[in-house]
Amino acid sequence: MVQPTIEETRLSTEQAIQTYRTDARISDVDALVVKDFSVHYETDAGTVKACENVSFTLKQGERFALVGESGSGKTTLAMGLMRLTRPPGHIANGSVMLNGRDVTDLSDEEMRKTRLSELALVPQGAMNSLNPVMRIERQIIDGIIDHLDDDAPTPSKDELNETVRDLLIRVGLRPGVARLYPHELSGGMKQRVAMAIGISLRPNLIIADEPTSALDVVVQRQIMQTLGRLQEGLDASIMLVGHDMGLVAQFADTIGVMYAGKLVEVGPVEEVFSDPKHPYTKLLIRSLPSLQEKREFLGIPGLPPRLIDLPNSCAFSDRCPSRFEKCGESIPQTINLGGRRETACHLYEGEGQS
Ligand SMILES: Nc1ncnc2c1ncn2[C@@H]1O[C@H](COP(=O)(O)OP(=O)(O)OP(=O)(O)O)[C@@H](O)[C@H]1O
Repeated sequence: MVQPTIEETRLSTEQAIQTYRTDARISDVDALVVKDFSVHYETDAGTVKACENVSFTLKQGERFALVGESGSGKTTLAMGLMRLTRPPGHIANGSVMLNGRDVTDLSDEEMRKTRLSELALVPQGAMNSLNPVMRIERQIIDGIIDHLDDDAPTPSKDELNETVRDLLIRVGLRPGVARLYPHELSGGMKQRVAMAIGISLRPNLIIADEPTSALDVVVQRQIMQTLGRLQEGLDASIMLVGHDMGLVAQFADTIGVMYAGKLVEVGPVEEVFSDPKHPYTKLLIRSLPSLQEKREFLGIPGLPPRLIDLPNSCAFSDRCPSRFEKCGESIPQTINLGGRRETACHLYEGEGQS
């Protein structure tokens, strides 16, 4: 079969906008409240402020997508929220309230239990994290047993086999996959197994970091559909890290745009796509191909700044087509534009509600 090229299957802006999720069941309950959260890397050259004073709220049942160019700090934020930052990285400040508890205050042991039971990660390249010499069923069962409460009764062999079977079906795989080794599976199947392990203890927040990278575009769509079904089945919330704006538009309810370690725009996906505020968001959306205007993929001219010694000005100002004097003079604060719309840009000062 001839595979379509990326350009043939990429969503156009019009297609992306037509396929917004309209049947979302988002509750008023806060699942995750992130406030002034910063993660820094201490290097010989200085402190890399890869995630700086990030704040956002995720409601139960909501799909939040984090987008931005490579190096903007998306993975750093995702790993920081899971408390999986490794040296030379560390959480510099902020709080992460998950189901009413601040995960930055938990002991390492409490955090280990919280992962998987309340919070699941489908990491970048998850499919490559499977153990090559272990059957799939063993890997799923080990994940479950490892995260059981100390005082919980150990499930019987039959119960565990039934759970594995159920998980495989839920991620769209045949139960027989349990007896196979990772090398017997395609990339998409391995990614599904990684998702099965991630959701095995019915978490209420799933963090998925580029869950479809390295997969062909047709499989990408299928994996995203499965992820969406899993999230709905668990009534969980999801934070998706991605950079394909078309895929994000189709999947998410809310979008957060990261630039140089900061969230520069947050809002409902339809509103952000139809009326982007931050000049960087505008350029990201323009980078989607359009059906009407057949044109080349438009990149964003210039390079993101180094995250060491960031100047006391807007980090995007050097590349910004709307730059004015103030942009070179001070760092823009986050402005609430009403509803759930926020942006950090000097252009909107005076329009803010708080
Ligand atoms: N271990 C580390 N030590 C020093 N700097 C790091 C380390 N890990 C990441 N960084 C820096 O932090 C910044 C953010 O990186 P991060 O991987 O979070 O970005 P990203 O938006 O997820 O990128 P991508 O889309 O390519 O995954 C980059 O400037 C990167 O160089």
